[in-house]
Amino acid sequence: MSGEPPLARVQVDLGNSRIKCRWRLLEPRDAPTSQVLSLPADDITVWTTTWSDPRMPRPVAWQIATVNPTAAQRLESWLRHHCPDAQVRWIRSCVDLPIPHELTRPEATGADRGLQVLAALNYAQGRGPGAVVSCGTALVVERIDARGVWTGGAIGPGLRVAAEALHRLTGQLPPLHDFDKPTSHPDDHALPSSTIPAPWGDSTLPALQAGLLHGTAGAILHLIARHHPDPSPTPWVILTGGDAFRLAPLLRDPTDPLARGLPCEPLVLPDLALDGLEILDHHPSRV
Ligand SMILES: Nc1ncnc2c1ncn2[C@@H]1O[C@H](COP(=O)(O)OP(=O)(O)O)[C@@H](O)[C@H]1O
Ligand SMILES: CC(C)(COP(=O)(O)O)[C@@H](O)C(=O)NCCC(=O)O
Repeated sequence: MSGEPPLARVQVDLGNSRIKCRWRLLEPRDAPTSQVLSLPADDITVWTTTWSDPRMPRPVAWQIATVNPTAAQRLESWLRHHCPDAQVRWIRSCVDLPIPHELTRPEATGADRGLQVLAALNYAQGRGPGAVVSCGTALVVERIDARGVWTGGAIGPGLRVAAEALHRLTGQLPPLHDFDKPTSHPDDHALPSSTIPAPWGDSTLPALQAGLLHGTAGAILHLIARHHPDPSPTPWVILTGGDAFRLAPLLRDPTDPLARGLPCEPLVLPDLALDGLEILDHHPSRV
């Protein structure tokens, strides 16, 4: 056996909080994709250390979606030094993504949004209506109409952003660290229905938790209901992003007879933008 690392095609989703990556080895051809590596987006040293590990594969091609120009610049410079021979394809907006849409400015729309819609439509076999809920740094609810066309979305604050803004921009609200832990696996952070916090608190911290979690879940439900006022056919709903597993149980709470949740079971696919990159990598236009 040679000591050379195996060759791989690598996909990277460079968000505002985290940089997520996954690869597929060239050999064997039917090798499954790797686990997702999720690293801080604002600290290139963690990335550098991770990729200097001799157990990592040797990338021959990179597909990189970015909505974070500062981190992208650091990654670009790292790639120039460490992988000068690899092919690199940057996806910086929704221009040229193979998705039916009615966006007026695809060139200014986040690449991660388009890739998530691409992957969701792939799961839904091109059928609408549907909703993609990206629970990342921002909360983004995308609208797919009955024809399977992406007509746009709604952008609001994600859980950690909202918690941090409340702490930083007020005199007395404390920091809330509930949303700082990695959330890429259901076992780590899924809230069983029995532990969903009450929608009000009798002191500051539980009141903040109530407002952030239930308020965000309420925003998601409201937006999906407004995007799809016609109850038939029922829209499919896919949740993705770092807080997807946290928010999913609040959208259908069987213990609360008053909660008017989603009309369907939401599907949680935490790494939908990477799934979109994988689809794109098999598309005829690939590098
Ligand atoms: N280790 C972590 N660092 C930052 N955010 C985290 C972490 N773990 C969970 N989160 C939550 O996930 C959200 C970021 O989700 P993610 O999908 O990774 O974001 P992005 O694609 O915007 O980088 C944060 O807003 C936060 O609420
Ligand atoms: C909306 C976003 C901030 C979401 O980013 P994320 O939370 O995934 O890091 C990002 O897609 C973005 O900066 N978009 C550009 C503007 C737009 O999509 O309309």
